[in-house]
Amino acid sequence: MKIAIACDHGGFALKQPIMDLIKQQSHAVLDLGAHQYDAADDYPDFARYLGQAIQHGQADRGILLCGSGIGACVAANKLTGVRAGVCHDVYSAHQGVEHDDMNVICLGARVIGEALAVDLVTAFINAKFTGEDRHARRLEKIKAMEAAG
Ligand SMILES: O=C(CO)[C@H](O)[C@H](O)[C@H](O)COP(=O)(O)O
Repeated sequence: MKIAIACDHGGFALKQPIMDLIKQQSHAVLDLGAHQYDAADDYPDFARYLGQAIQHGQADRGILLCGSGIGACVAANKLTGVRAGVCHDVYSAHQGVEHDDMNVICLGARVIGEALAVDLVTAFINAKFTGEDRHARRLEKIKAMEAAG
């Protein structure tokens, strides 16, 4: 699987450990920055880079890191085809994929530590959308909402 990752300064501390984890699990990583800590950078920029990578097929899934996970998630969900969720518990990290076909997980590096982040990303990466009829029906309704603007 191709996995894109991006962060602002609030999420910077978690980026390298998560990239190391993804590589250990034999997935390809697309690093969309930030490439250095800069307290003046803005999470919507990184959410856009990552969302566009999903939209253009450069990545199958994405991991967004900011201070709380919230800002990056709000921004990423503005992009058609991006289904992002903040997950700070393991159940949501896999159920979000299994039921909602979540393709971007958002984590808050000011909220959780590295050990939990590793568990969350592992659950996210290994989960698969079940495709069950009721979930597919609900996703179609979301797509209709996107199309309506
Ligand atoms: O946590 C965030 C929003 O949900 C952002 O990603 C930023 O990390 C946060 O707002 C940055 O705050 P700062 O005071 O500018 O460092």
